[in-house]
Amino acid sequence: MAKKKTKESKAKSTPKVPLLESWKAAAKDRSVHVVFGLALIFIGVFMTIAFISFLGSWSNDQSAFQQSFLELVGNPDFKVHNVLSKVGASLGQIFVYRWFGIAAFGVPVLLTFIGLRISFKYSPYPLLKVFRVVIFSSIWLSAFMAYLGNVNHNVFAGGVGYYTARYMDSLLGNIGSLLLFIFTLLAWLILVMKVTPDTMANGAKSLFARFKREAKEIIPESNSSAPVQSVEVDDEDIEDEDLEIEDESSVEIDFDEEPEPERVQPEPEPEPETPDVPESEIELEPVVEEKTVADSTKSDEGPEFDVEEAAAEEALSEKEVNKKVKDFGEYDPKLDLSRFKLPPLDLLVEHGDGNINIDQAELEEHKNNIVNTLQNYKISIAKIKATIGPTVTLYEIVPEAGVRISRIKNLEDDIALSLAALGIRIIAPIPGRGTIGIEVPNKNASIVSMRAVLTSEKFQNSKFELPIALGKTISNETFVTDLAKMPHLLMAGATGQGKSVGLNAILASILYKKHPSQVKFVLVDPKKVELTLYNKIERHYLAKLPDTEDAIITDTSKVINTLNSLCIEMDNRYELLKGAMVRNIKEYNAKFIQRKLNPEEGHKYLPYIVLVIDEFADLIMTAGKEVETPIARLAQLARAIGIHLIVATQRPSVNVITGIIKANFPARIAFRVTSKIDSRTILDAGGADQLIGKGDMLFSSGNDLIRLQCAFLDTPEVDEITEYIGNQQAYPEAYLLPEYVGEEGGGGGGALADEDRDALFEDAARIVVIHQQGSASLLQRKLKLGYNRAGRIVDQLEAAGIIGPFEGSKARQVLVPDEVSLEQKLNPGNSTLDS
Ligand SMILES: Nc1ncnc2c1ncn2[C@@H]1O[C@H](COP(=O)(O)OP(=O)(O)OP(=O)(O)O)[C@@H](O)[C@H]1O
Repeated sequence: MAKKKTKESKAKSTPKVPLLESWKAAAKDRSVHVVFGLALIFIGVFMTIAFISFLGSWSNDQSAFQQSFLELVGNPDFKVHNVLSKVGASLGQIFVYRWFGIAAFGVPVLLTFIGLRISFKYSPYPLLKVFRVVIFSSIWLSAFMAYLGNVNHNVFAGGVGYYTARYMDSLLGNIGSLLLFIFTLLAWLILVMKVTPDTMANGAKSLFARFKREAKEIIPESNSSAPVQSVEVDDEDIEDEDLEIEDESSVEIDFDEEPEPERVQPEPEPEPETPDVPESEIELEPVVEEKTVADSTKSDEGPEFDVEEAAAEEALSEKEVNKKVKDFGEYDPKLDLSRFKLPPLDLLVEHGDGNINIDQAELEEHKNNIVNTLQNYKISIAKIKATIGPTVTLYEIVPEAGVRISRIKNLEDDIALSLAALGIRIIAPIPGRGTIGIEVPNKNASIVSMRAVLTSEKFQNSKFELPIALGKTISNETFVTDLAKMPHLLMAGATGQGKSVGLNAILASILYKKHPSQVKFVLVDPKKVELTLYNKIERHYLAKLPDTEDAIITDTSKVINTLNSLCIEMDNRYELLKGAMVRNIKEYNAKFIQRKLNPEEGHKYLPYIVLVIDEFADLIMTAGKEVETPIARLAQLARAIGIHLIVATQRPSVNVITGIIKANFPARIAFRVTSKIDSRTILDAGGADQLIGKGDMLFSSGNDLIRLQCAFLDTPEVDEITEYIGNQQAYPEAYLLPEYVGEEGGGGGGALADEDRDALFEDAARIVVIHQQGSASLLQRKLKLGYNRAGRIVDQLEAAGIIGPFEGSKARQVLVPDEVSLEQKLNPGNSTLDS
């Protein structure tokens, strides 16, 4: 009985839930937002007109307000002079006359701005600032108007202004009040609006930069086919709360149900502004003091024996450390470039309309073809579901019980035939889903704009150390991952399939998130044209060897030096970490920020270093082990100290991506490759040969294999970003890596000790001199050596001054003219004796 009652009461209470749900749904509905915003705009415009009219008609309408409210409203014959009649006059009477005087105009302005923001996502000015101005002026301006009107209640001052000015006058008198007005205005401008001489100069600069940008946009670019949508986003807008964030929408269609596309647009969390920590020099007393304990233990026999002992290192107590932080604030690595602004999103272009172009008919057709093909082979399906992505649609099949998965997998070609489509990929089974996936390319693939990906909530709110927004997944979700966790990335793909765009997307993601003090890039570009645009940000974001001209490395011998220099940097950083007793760069930097590490002991804030190699095949072919060894060493050890590698190659063959490289690069990206073997080399699995190109890619990290559409940004966009960064204040020079003296520095012979030379060194020297040709391949042929050993001998010959330095594609110069001179060089002692 009791049970029955509860059931009944439950049944009664259920109608409430759908009501609540429908309210919630309405609150999320974009059209409800638009209508609400429009209502606010109309109220704002209405109030503005009412107030303006009130300023002219208020004295004539004062008699009306002597009436009671009911009389005023109830009697239609009663007329007022406001153009918006009784409602307008009443609003004016309350907001203008009784409350804030002309400062009341702030209220409709604020309402209009909020309305514009809600309806059109457009903010002419940051809302928070408008709000601050309205609040302040409703008191300050109204009081000041009363003060100007000899402390009378007038329509410009309103009641609030009048009473405030009256109290001020009675307490401070006329001159005192004026001083207080001036002081409060200045204090408000400085404290709340952050107006300082510095910010004024900065504002003027950014205004100038903005004019420059806009002027550029107005001049049409001859080669740009698509119209560039420029959205006005002030730099400050990005920092404030006005960032537009688009959450990705995942469109899933279940053929059993009605399609229900939904688009959610959450409010973004703004990235906190760099705190303005006053410039402070850490003044730690020297911690290590050399003290001589002259323990002159004089023994009766024997010499005087002095013992010099280093004093024990003086560690700062927890209290002292906290005091340092209290005195100076936490260390702010951004302080040197405190005015640096991350690039605004309006430098990026929205490619395409951002929508997925696939219609119901195409979906139905593909579904029917899949079902029919499977049925032809007597495979029946329990359920099929489609998830639409930007380039491919995933059809998930649940086969009837008893169907062998391998049978479906074997039908890959038959399904491709029936769908008449390239790039069909079958995932059987989809890990963790208990279904079989068939990926079918959309007839019209849509471009995923970098702009859309970077505005996503996932990227904007990501707390990753080195966030990279790679693109969108098959279910149209933005894919953001952390390079610092990968910790190194290998990229491969045949030419023209989107590698360079992918590299740009990775670099742009980091540039949009990280301050120049937090990350540095070492760019290696053997093709010499792909990364040149980044030259502009050399003094902000690039690292280079001391005494080198260009930060972007295009020459193989410089690559070798840079890689070895990075190894030295790695060793140095490990020493620092050891001294600080921490395990990784994150802990180290956190400790340094809290001023727990003494800069006088060599401690410094460590930026992440990202090494990007655009064409690895070229390097490995020309320098072999010389690049492979330091890269493998960095890849094995560098993750903890914040050096991360991104290595891209067109040729994913086993002699380029060697076992040792592969073993140390767990994260891999494969764009379309030409053969299954290439796909296996890069991913340890097939599939990359089935991709459709143009940024369609597979990302593998450990066990997962995810299909993504890479975000697209065009070269002019990269140009704009680097230009924007390049125009800002920079460090005096690029970040300097430790000096590495390569073997070519030795030059004058005998740099290697004889015992370090290869056993075939002398034979090789003779061959080189006889043929007057300094090439590794000659030695390989004549001495039947492998490439690596021949390369090593060539280096030794160079070190001994027998052949000249590496000259790119040309053979090295032979510096010894004939065999006699060679004998003299090899055995100087013997030749003297002989002569
Ligand atoms: N994510 C993408 N979305 C749409 N189109 C893309 C994408 N990535 C690349 N493309 C198209 O493919 C073209 C070639 O891309 P990209 O220059 O990146 O190729 P690549 O693999 O670097 O070639 P190469 O190795 O010869 O330099 C681009 O110009 C662009 O038209």
